[in-house]
Amino acid sequence: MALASGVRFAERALLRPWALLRGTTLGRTEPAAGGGGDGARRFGSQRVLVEPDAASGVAVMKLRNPPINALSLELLTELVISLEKLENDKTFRGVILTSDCPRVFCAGLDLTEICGRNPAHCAEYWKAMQELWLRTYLSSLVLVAAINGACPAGGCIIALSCDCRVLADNPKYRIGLNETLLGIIAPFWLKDTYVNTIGHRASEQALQLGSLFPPAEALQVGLVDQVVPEDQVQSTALSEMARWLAVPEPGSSQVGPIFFRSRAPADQEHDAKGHRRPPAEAARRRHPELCQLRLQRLHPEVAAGVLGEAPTEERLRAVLPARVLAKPILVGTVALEDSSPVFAHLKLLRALCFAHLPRRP
Ligand SMILES: CCCCCCCCCCC/C=C/C(=O)SCCNC(=O)CCNC(=O)[C@H](O)C(C)(C)COP(=O)(O)OP(=O)(O)OC[C@H]1O[C@@H](n2cnc3c(N)ncnc32)[C@H](O)[C@@H]1OP(=O)(O)O
Repeated sequence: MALASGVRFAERALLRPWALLRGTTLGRTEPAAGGGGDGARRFGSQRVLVEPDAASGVAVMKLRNPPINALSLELLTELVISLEKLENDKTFRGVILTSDCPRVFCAGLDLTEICGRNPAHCAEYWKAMQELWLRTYLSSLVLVAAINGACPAGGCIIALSCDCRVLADNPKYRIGLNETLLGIIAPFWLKDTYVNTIGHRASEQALQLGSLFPPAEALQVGLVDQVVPEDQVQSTALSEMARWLAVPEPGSSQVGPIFFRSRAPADQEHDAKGHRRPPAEAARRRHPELCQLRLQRLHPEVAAGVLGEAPTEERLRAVLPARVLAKPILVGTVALEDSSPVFAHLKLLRALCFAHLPRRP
């Protein structure tokens, strides 16, 4: 019964993705504070405020999901929509990501979206998280993170997917991937991003220990590019942005994310007939490893929370054929490959099963 209702939820969500945006108003436009000139109109949604400046081609995007900007399904979805909107508008070349909530840039995954929720909801949530990752990490826009508050776990993931990070000099504003301490194992693409940013040994230590770095240490290890007084974060981010945007074409577009962050040739943007591929498909081709996100282990309590009760081997074997259990699970495929909520559901279940069953030879 729980399975059936989970599937129905996902089915509804797939048919009407906007139904996920409970209480959200998208595309609202209003004059920017203190602005009014050309392009000085802000738009956005309930949880993402966008202040565009057409003259400079830069938009400031503020997360506002008080009190701590936890990445709820709604916030993730609204972020993806806002970024997509700016990417499709050729006026804009850069986005500054920052927080509208005092003292917190982003608290990471909204844990209430994972624990105690049904598998269909978790699959939908994870899909939204990956969409945000793809949208930011492979964006054609220059992204600068103006980190004006605490930045743990998922917050750090957002910051890592930007081209440049400016952190406010406040010892309470720590940044890092601390999810190991919660029993969540970072997928390998996230580990790789950490390695790309702070190097192998530092990542190994920081990931295993779940380290959160105060500003001076974050700067020293290379996790952020600048540490500045709190009231200078925004202006420094704008100066950094100007530096990045000053690089002339074609260099700026060629030596960008596609060059550094993808393994497949950039021409996979177009199909054999020269038609532009939908962004998600192009990203999958450029970055196939994202489709193979593998949840090797999941903390028993997280899994139990997701399933609603401890998934005993007996119970799992009753639900799933043995050959399914023998294989590693590709949770990422849930999000990116399948449109069928039934498959999504089963694959997520398999992922959780795999976490609890001994490996077969
Ligand atoms: C489908 C299966 C998915 C499996 C996923 C596997 C994928 C692995 C890769 C994913 C990697 C990312 C992982 C994460 O992001 S996990 C989240 C980690 N986040 C944290 O550890 C941050 C925890 N929070 C804090 O440190 C502080 O709250 C913070 C510094 C952010 C703010 O401190 P402050 O003192 O200002 O505020 P409070 O601590 O009092 O918090 C206010 C209320 O907010 C609640 N809270 C805090 N964090 C979260 C959160 N992440 N999700 C939900 N709710 C959160 C906190 O409990 C307070 O609530 P109450 O007011 O009700 O008490």
